[in-house]
Amino acid sequence: MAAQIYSGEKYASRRREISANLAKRPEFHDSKPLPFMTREEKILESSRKLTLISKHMNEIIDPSDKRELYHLNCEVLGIEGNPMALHGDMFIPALTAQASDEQQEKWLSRALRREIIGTYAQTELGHGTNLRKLETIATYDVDTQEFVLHTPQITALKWWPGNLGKSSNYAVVVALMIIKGKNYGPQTFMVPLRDEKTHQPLKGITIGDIGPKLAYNIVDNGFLGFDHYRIPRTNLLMRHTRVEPDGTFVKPPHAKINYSAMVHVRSYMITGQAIMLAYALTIATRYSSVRRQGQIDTTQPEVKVLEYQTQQHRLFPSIARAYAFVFAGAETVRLYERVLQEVETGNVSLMADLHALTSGLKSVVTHQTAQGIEQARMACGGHGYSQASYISEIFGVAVGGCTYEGENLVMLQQLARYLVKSAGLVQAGQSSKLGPLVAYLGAKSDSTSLIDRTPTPGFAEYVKTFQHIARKQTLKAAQKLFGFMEKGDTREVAWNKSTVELNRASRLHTRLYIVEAFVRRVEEVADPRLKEVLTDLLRLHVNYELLDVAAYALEDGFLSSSQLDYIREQLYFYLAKIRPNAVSLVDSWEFSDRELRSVLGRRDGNVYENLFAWAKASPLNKTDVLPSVDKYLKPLMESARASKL
Ligand SMILES: CCCCCCCC/C=C\CCCCCCCCCC(=O)SCCNC(=O)CCNC(=O)[C@H](O)C(C)(C)COP(=O)(O)OP(=O)(O)OC[C@H]1O[C@@H](n2cnc3c(N)ncnc32)[C@H](O)[C@@H]1OP(=O)(O)O
Ligand SMILES: Cc1cc2nc3c(=O)[nH]c(=O)nc-3n(C[C@H](O)[C@H](O)[C@H](O)COP(=O)(O)OP(=O)(O)OC[C@H]3O[C@@H](n4cnc5c(N)ncnc54)[C@H](O)[C@@H]3O)c2cc1C
Repeated sequence: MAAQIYSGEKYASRRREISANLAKRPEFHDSKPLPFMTREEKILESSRKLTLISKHMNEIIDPSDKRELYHLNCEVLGIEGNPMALHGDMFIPALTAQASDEQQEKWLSRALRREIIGTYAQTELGHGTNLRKLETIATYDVDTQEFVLHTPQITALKWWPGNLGKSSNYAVVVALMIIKGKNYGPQTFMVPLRDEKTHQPLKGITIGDIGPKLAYNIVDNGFLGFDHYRIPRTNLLMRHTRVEPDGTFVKPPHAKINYSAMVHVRSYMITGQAIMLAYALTIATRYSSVRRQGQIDTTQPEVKVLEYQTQQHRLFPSIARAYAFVFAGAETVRLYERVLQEVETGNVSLMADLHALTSGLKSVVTHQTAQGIEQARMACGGHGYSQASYISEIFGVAVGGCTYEGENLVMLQQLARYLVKSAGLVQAGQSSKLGPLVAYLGAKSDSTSLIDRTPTPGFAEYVKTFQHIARKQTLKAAQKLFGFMEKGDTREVAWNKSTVELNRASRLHTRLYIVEAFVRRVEEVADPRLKEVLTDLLRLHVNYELLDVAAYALEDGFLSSSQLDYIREQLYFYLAKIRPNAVSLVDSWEFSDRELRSVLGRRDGNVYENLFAWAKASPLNKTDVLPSVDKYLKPLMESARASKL
């Protein structure tokens, strides 16, 4: 099963080898539990381990393999980030996609050797979403052939870039490019920030950390201001866009090619989110198979809480989602790599499809992941609330994905633009022009679903029902938009009056895509034992998801209320059928205890002994009497006693 999850036996077994190798190297392990450390201690500890990784990486992984590096980082550094997180997640991808060969020779090679540390500085105090209104300006000075970077007011300060605050000495900075008074929109520049020897900020740079956050606190998200700071013309990233010495601007082959680092993260983060969801579910499912509370048969001992249908309903549909997401994530990464290669040859035809797909997936997957993690926490009762479970940290890190790389409700609108265009083609009788991801919009719906009438409910009927729902909502939302426009609203006003419905269409389209990706993967499985278990999980998934969106199919009679009952019964059937495999389904992700960092979710299942040992190790228990008691509580009680006398 691990080979299914990790798209092949090769990587699944490499993960095992890497974990086994690390198990023998205590210097790579957390020196104490992360929840017992201050932010400064965590950053120090993470930097220590990062240095070890850089020194010994070649002995443990093939450094050119992204997935091996990712696993090494998960084991050693963990999810709370590290001082070079953005270096790998965005700085290197931005240089790879946007720097010219000559620039790559100069900077990318140094970045890969870790001679310099970089980040991606785009968001500002006043603007994150609306890139066209960024306020940092890069004005071209023809005389000196330099760009002058400047922060004209406080809202123009860069704000949020990860590892900008304290760690990075370079950044890919996004600024509005002005040449001879003309605004050429957001462009990307390679900018030195700190002296390479002293790490002191360079003259003209104001820089620092933005303070603690909900989670992800090992990362020093930062602020950055420029005071008429000069960089050479050749620091504009020039793989696709160019500015000649005389200020002539050479247009890129696609207007949004500069957004590639964002599309890179959106493509990869689907897998990252699936893994975080699987972390939380591993912890909650293992714990639920140890925790006994209450009885189902009063003549029998207390049961494991995992026997309760409510607990199964709380956890198993999310287990199915974690599988669905990791399968969809693998497809997305393949598409991204393909588009990256095609862009190299000047073919930008798939950029819009990739952008639409990743915008929708990013939004739906992060939202459902956060929901699933929070349910996993609650499924652990009181112990879920303790940082010993580590689920609160997993939640805090994962939920950031709802905001970063484009706020979810905004990104759903990007997909909606694509859907509306497609709906326009359907309306104009040009369905043959629809791309493969939206071809179903042009198909004709059956009048009712046959979900309960096929002898062995296959997935085709479910897919047809999801298609019906997504098609109906897309056409309806587009109609609403066109209707407002026909009545005289501008497109922007009409859009704003239709966005709740448009975003619903985007979610339904994306959920259909996820179901289809799951079906595609299960169809490929050759081993009959695996196929059976994955088919059960997929059946659970389609019934759960369909129930969640059934209102759309009930309102036009596509589904009847008796079919709804059928779907519910199927759901309950598969909850019970999956129960014996539940622990194996989470164990199949093969997370080591070191990677999970959860006292509650350890493989040995010795929950109570482990919790007691953890609590005793808490910094507060180092002494029996805290200074706060000596200083305040004892005098308080003493004075209360004295006043009574
Ligand atoms: C297999 C390996 C396993 C390893 C697994 C690895 C797992 C690793 C996991 C995770 C790592 C994650 C760690 C992340 C750490 C945190 C990082 C956080 C970093 C950041 O947040 S950086 C800042 C991100 N900021 C944003 O995302 C801003 C959001 N805003 C925008 O993107 C844009 O402004 C906008 C898209 C919303 C709008 O742009 P605008 O220029 O105004 O364009 P529009 O007018 O709306 O659209 C015009 C037209 O362009 C099309 N378009 C827009 N963007 C793109 C694009 N990128 N590509 C193609 N086309 C695009 C748009 O659709 C319109 O088209 P149309 O006119 O409709 O045809
Ligand atoms: C953990 C984390 C790490 C980050 N790392 C980086 C980084 O490394 N580099 C970097 O540059 N940035 C980074 N960011 C910033 C991040 O990319 C932005 O916060 C994000 O893009 C959202 O933008 P915003 O903060 O401006 O939100 P806003 O756009 O102000 O959103 C506020 C609200 O307004 C709504 N809204 C905004 N515009 C519209 C619209 N057009 N239609 C409808 N509703 C709208 C949103 O839906 C939301 O409800 C990070 C953020 C976080 C949380």
